[in-house]
Amino acid sequence: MSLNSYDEWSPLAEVVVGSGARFEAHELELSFKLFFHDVAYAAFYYPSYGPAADDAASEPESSRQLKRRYVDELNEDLEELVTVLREYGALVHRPLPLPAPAPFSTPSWQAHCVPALNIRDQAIIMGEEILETPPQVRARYFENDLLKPVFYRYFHAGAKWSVMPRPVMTDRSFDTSYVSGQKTPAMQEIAHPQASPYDTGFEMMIDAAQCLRFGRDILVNAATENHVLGARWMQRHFEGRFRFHLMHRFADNHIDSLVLPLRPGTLLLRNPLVAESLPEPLRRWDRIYAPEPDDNSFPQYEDDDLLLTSRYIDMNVLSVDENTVVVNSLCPELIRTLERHRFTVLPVQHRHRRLFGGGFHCFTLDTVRRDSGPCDYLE
Ligand SMILES: NC(=[NH2+])NCCC[C@H](N)C(=O)O
Repeated sequence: MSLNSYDEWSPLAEVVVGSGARFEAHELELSFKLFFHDVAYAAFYYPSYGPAADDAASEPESSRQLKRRYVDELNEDLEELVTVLREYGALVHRPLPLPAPAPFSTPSWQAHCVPALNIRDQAIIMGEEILETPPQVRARYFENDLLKPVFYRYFHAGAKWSVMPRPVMTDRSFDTSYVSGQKTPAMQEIAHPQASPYDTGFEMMIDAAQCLRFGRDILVNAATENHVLGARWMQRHFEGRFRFHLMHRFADNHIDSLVLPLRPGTLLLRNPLVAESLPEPLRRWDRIYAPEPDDNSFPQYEDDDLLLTSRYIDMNVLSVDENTVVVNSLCPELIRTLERHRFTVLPVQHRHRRLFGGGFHCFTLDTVRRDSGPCDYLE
């Protein structure tokens, strides 16, 4: 079918589900630390990024291995998600599995490829157009290559396909003021940007997952100058087709564990403060608050397991139509809350959402939603 997806709730006909194949490590370099600063610091993980204070002479740790068992369990849970979406009636596509965490280098830095897992992050379907957003984490630079077979399929069927300018991504490309404004000890470890002959100043870097689609209206969060430049590019590119509502420092980056529309007129929200920071028309929508997360619903991890999300990650649900939502079966309070509001819940187990940085909304890209269009929902 042709690409057609304008919102987060119309009946799901086709979807891409990410892959965790060969996820082996996180590279603990500047772009990663900046990106995950809020969650990692909040979880008091920062001190463990560098050498221990009494061992200042040793080299800072450059990568953190992921445990094989967690990756296997992640991929089991993803298979269950695929099964449930197929049973619902959606056509499910998959990215290519990462064949190996291959090393690559640009003229100014090096990294290792990671799998196309959180595929919500670097591509957004804007109606009949695929837009690939520029990466913010170096290891993710070539991640979308794994989605090319899927994107070509839609291209052959008539889709428009645009890619935002690719960042050079030297240390000085990053606006660190959001992170340094947090006044956390973390800055001591990450604020040593090196000069490079490729420096070009702040570059546009923004993730698709900083946006939410409401027909003709797009909500977008910008916390840094990098995000503002990215949002400006989108605004110009889609002039006359979409209206962008910029929210300043609504979150550090992604917004889909703070707010998600479940259908026109109904929002799932983390808390009342989040609701009050939304653009005026959305403050009039009905609100469903995600229940306070239960710490017992998360696996017990060890000190060397990096947590990349907040405890609210289970509100990162995938709506398959206006009445039906895919929810983590390990979050029964949220299931009950949604059922009380007369939603049908499709439960799927997702154990390691905090280790891999995403829930079901992050792991999917809804390419075809039946009857979705560039409607005015925010009037
Ligand atoms: N599209 C995504 N990867 N979203 C995940 C957002 C997670 C968010 N930073 C949190 O910690 O709750």
